[in-house]
Amino acid sequence: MVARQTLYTFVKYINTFDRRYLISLALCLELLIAWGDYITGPLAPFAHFYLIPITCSAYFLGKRWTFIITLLAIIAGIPVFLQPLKSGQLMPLMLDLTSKTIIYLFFALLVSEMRKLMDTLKELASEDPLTRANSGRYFYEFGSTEIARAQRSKQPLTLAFIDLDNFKDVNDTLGHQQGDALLVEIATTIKANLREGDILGRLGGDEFAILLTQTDQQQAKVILSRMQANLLNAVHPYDTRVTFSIGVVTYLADKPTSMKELVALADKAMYVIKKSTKNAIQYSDT
Ligand SMILES: Nc1nc2c(ncn2[C@@H]2O[C@H](COP(=O)(O)OP(=O)(O)OP(=O)(O)O)[C@@H](O)[C@H]2O)c(=O)[nH]1
Repeated sequence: MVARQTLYTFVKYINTFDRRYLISLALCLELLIAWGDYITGPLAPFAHFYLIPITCSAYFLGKRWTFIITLLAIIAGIPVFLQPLKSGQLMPLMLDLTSKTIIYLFFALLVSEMRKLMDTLKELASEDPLTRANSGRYFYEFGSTEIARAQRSKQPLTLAFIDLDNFKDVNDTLGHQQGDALLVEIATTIKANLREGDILGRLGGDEFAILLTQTDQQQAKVILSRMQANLLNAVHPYDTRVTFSIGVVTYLADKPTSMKELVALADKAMYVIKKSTKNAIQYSDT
C-alpha cells in the first residue's frame, strides 16, 4: 500500500515536469550509466541500469524517444565490449550484446504497451458516459497537476464554474430525454470552444467546469464571452429558458493552493450571479 502510494506520487510528480526537461534527464542518466559501465568493464552487471532510463522513457516520453534512448543504450555499450577484444572473447561478448539488445527492446515495448493500455483504461474511467466530458474525479486530478505546473512556471491558470439556469424546466416540460440531449449539446459546444490543453469536467447534474491553462483573466474574458454566446445559440433551438451562470477564478502563481480551493472560489463567484440576475459571468479576484 505504501509502495503503491509512493509510486503513484512519484509518477504524478514526474508528470508535472516539462517534456524537454525529462528528455535531458534521461540522456544525462544514460551518459552516467555509460560512464559507470565503461569503468566497471564488461564483466560487471552495470549495464542493467540502462533499464531505468529505457523503462522511464517508455512510460513518460512515448515511442520515438524510447526508441532513441534504447538505441543509445545499445550504442553506449559497444566501447565496453571493445576493451577485452584483445583477449579473444569476441563470441561470448557478441552474445551478451545481442541478449542485452533483446532485453532492452522487450522492456521498452512492454512498458510502452502497458502505458497505452493504462491510458485507455484511465480514459474510460475518467469520462462522463452521457456528455463525454471528463468526470469530476479526473478533472480534480488533472487540475492538481496543472496547479503544480503553473506554480513552477509562474503561469496563470483560470477555472470557470458553469451552472445551467432553469435546467429543471427542460426535464419537466420536454422530458428527461430532451434534457439529456441538451446536456450533450452543451458539453459539445463547450469543448468546441476550448484550446488544446484546456479541459472540461462535469462536476454535477447540470454543473460543468473548465480549466483554461496558461490563461490570465484578460484572456479568459475573451474566451468565456465567446463561449457564453455560442452556448446561448446552441440551446436556442430547444426553446427553453436555459442560460448560464458562470463564476471565474484565475490562479496566479501561489494561490489558491489547491484544486478544491480553486473550485470553491469559482463556485462562490457563480453563486453571486445565480442569486442575482443569472445568465452572466462573475470574475473573482481571488
Ligand atoms: N436530463 C437530465 N437531467 C439531470 C441530469 N442530472 C441532473 N439533472 C437534473 O438537473 C436539475 C438540476 O437542478 P437545479 O440546478 O436545481 O435546477 P435549475 O432549474 O437549473 O435551477 P437553477 O440552477 O437555480 O436555475 C435537476 O432537476 C436534476 O434532476 C441528467 O443527467 N440528465
